[in-house]
Amino acid sequence: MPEQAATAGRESFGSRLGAAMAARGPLCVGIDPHPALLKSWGLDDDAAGLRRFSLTVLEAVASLAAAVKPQVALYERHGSAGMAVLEEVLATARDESVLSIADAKRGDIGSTMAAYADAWLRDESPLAADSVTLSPYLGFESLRPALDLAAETGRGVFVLALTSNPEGASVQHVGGKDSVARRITESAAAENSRYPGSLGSVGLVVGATVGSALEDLGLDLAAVRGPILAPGLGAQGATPADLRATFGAAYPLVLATSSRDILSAGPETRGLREAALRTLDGLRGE
Ligand SMILES: O=C(O)c1cc(=O)[nH]c(=O)n1[C@@H]1O[C@H](COP(=O)(O)O)[C@@H](O)[C@H]1O
Repeated sequence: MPEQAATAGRESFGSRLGAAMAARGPLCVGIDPHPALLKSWGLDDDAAGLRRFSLTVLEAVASLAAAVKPQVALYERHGSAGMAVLEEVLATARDESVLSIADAKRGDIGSTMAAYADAWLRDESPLAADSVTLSPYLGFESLRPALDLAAETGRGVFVLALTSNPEGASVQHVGGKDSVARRITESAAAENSRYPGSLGSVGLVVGATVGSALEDLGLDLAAVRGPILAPGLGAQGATPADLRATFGAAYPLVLATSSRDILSAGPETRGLREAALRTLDGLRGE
């Protein structure tokens, strides 16, 4: 019996993602059409190249990944033509029954946040995704419009907690045992109490590259009861073994995400599939 979202009687994002991870394993494939990747695939750095690249990735991995994560900036840099491609990518992911995470890293004062929430999390929006990444550095509570709309529409959010880049620590570690990151993880845990059951719809982003930070800061990610999106595999240097060592008891909540490492195996769908399956094997410890 699927768990229901808090307010609309729909199956929640956490429940849908938990089922996808159980069926397919803990891999999210990032769709990051960088100019250098387009070039190496023999594509032009324009909207047509972007479209071909993105739809090829979907064709290759939609049946084996638990989720795909298009990186919004790489569509935005092509203006309205790029955003039209992103709309098509999100709709195709829906048609292919793979969950989508729009990597938009949005965060703003409440009234503006409501508009961002409408863009990414409302049913009728052309950019509606299953979930969106959010930046909480205007205060976790500023994300309220997105948290509430996600609950209403059976969608989810991933809130940045400990990012994979080295500069993140200069903000996120501040406060030591009462760190900024700890405030974020505790707020996410409180928010997930509206999703009784195994996996909440308020996820966190914690880099696969953060090393001993969880221990150093005394963070208990298992208590958050939400999915943990972990970027940093491959191109940023982390391995599946690093993920297991870093997350420990919280590893079953981890959805590892990899972009360039898998995408550089294109443009043939076969190469992309093999790269994704290799990554999945590593994540499963095989
Ligand atoms: O939210 C993210 O996905 C994210 C957070 C973070 O802390 N670090 C991080 O790398 N990301 C994203 O994850 C992707 C990583 O790409 P690769 O390094 O190519 O695997 C990029 O789209 C980043 O924007």
